[in-house]
Amino acid sequence: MITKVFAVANQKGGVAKTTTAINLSACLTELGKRVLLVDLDPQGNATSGVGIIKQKLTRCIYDVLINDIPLEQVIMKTEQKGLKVVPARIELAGAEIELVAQNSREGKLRNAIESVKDDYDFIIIDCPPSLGLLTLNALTAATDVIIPIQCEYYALEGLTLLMNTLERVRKHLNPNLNILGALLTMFDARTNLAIQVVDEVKKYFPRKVFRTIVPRNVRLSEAPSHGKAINTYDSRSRGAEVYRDLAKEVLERV
Ligand SMILES: Nc1ncnc2c1ncn2[C@@H]1O[C@H](COP(=O)(O)OP(=O)(O)OP(=O)(O)O)[C@@H](O)[C@H]1O
Repeated sequence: MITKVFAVANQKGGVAKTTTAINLSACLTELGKRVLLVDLDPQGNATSGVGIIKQKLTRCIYDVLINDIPLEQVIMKTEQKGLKVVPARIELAGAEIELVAQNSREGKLRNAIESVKDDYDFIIIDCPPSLGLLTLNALTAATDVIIPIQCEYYALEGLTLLMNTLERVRKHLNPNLNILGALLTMFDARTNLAIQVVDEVKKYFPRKVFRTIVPRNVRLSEAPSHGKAINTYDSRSRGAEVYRDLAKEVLERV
């Protein structure tokens, strides 16, 4: 199988990029896949969310992008069998500016990934909530994009900007970049609004919306503070079931 590299991207904040990156990664490992989760968000929530203590880190993805440290030297094991992680810490915020002065600044992550790619079936990149150079690095390295969309007011806001960015990336940096799908998140079946948003998003992305819709589930919001993905934190929760469904749907699509 050729390694698939997914960028989980949406410049809108709090739409469940990190929740999706962690739990999709973990559920793919349950299906026997080898997964590398790359935290590209300076908040480092994907890092702490899989149980890595950020204060103890000596290196992170920042050193790969800025100091040319080989990626394999930054990869860490997690408690989840089959899941490894490239951690991020707050200093990564500086990379957004420091990268500006570098040669082939959008291709840094792609080049870094090249040497480890064959060790994994999936590399899943958690993007920050912006369309700056970090996200451009993820989109340049990716084979596919997954776009989480929160079932809330203004769900579609900013999507045109995101689509324009994807178009520019295809034109100049990564011609084969594919949209794997849009993922509806934090769905609350009791509200008409959520139902309306689902319809609108389906119109906006014909045939691209994942069948799996992630409901609001309190276990999903608790899991990161325990440093665990949902399938280890509460394997029988609705959240675990849904991200397992998503993992299967992703396998159908690739
Ligand atoms: N299905 C869900 N049910 C309940 N809470 C959720 C769900 N998905 C995500 N959350 C919570 O919503 C918040 C935002 O989620 P998350 O951090 O995954 O979004 P994000 O897009 O990565 O955010 P940012 O833009 O800041 O990087 C978190 O507190 C998370 O625990």
